[in-house]
Amino acid sequence: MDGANSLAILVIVFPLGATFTEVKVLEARAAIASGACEVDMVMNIGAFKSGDELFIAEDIVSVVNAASGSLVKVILEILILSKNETGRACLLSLESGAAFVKICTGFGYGGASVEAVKIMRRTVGFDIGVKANGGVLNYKDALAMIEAGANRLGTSAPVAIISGQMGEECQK
Ligand SMILES: O=C[C@H](O)COP(=O)(O)O
Repeated sequence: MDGANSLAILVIVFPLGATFTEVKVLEARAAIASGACEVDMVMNIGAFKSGDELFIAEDIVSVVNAASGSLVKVILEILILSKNETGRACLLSLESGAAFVKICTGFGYGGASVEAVKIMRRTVGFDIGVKANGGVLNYKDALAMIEAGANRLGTSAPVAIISGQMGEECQK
């Protein structure tokens, strides 16, 4: 890493989030030592689905502490959560010091929806960020996510989004 303006985001325990907290802490420390400004972690879905919210909270808090002030995003894998579970996962992330909740890993469970983003934003208020990712592939999708409450997008189609925006501007 070089350059004061560089932004490095490292994803840890990807894509399942199912390992020991100690391993996540080591990965988070290594990410920060390597120059990461942000650390994305995957929520332990199995523990969450088993109702072990204490474990989830301690897992996130441990990574947040290991990140030493750098932003931590919690990837929720929203497509396999019910609406209630989505709300609970967002609340746990908020209360555990996460800086963002994020829709998904992008591995196999679909992606962002307006409904999910609305639930996420409604739950966390404006205390932390909401990142919409997965299937945000054009300007219309991007706008819908922002209108639903996302303040960051993850996409593999930035050029299509910008081109779409430029097209809209030209028509005005
Ligand atoms: O955060 C990045 C996204 O998961 C990429 O997903 P996408 O290929 O559907 O744009």
